Amino acid sequence: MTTATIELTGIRKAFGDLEVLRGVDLSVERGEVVVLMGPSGSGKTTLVRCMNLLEEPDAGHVRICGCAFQCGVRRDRRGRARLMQQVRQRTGMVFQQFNLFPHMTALENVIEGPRQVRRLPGAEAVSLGERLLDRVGLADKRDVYPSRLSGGQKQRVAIARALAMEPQVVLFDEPTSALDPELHAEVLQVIRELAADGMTMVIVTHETHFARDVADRIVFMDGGVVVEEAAPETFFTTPAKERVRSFLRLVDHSALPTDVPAAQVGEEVI
Ligand SMILES: Nc1ncnc2c1ncn2[C@@H]1O[C@H](COP(=O)(O)OP(=O)(O)OP(=O)(O)O)[C@@H](O)[C@H]1O
Repeated sequence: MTTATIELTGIRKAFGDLEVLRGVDLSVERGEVVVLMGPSGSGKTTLVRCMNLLEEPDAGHVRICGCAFQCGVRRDRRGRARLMQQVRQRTGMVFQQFNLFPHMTALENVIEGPRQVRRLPGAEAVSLGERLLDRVGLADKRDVYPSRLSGGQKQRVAIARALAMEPQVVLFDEPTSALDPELHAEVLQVIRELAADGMTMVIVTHETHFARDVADRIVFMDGGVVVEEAAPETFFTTPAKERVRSFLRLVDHSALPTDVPAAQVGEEVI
């Protein structure tokens, strides 16, 4: 019996003629932090969206937080809607572009889900929202509208909103890529704290230093498949594949030790 919180088997997804995911197998254990890296267009966002069925794979099997989904199979609309709702309730998602409701304050944004979906009574929802805003360091912004928040503050509200559904897993799609560099640290710190608390997370990011600190495992994708997976110490110091080395040279020169050799004769280069 597996203990994995997320288990993907043979995931395939195409948009028209473009095959974006070409048979991905990946499992994430409870409490594990997996960082997804890879070149632009390699399918990272699509894979994360397939995990919580925001995108339905064409083929394969998704198991997440106790819900199982055989893709590419016809099913009745009611059963499908029920399954989707269960998956959404058990997984939080944080996007690049915050996706906050502009007409709601920070607190209202955080408690919208618990009130609408979990039917939490008003006072309980408010107290949960206040606790979560405090957790992300924004207790003093509870009545502020998104237009008056910095990008980093908006993203921290978005994280509090994801946590408000008390998810078993949180998926992050490049949570800092829409932020000015000086605002990255405050968002990454909140994610570091969640990792320390044992939250199961999948994080798409190009932030190599952060990945090194926070990841239990780094999964590297290229061309719609997983090319390499390793603990950060191995991934950054002795990446096995030339494709990974090229990527690291590109995104962060300092991430790769200068003594890492180029591809050896006879080495598998895919
Ligand atoms: N809804 C869609 N319709 C058509 N093509 C799409 C759609 N979503 C993604 N794609 C295409 O699929 C490919 C993979 O996109 P995806 O966003 O998953 O890559 P990524 O690895 O996350 O890239 P990046 O690092 O640039 O965000 C890209 O070529 C993209 O244009």
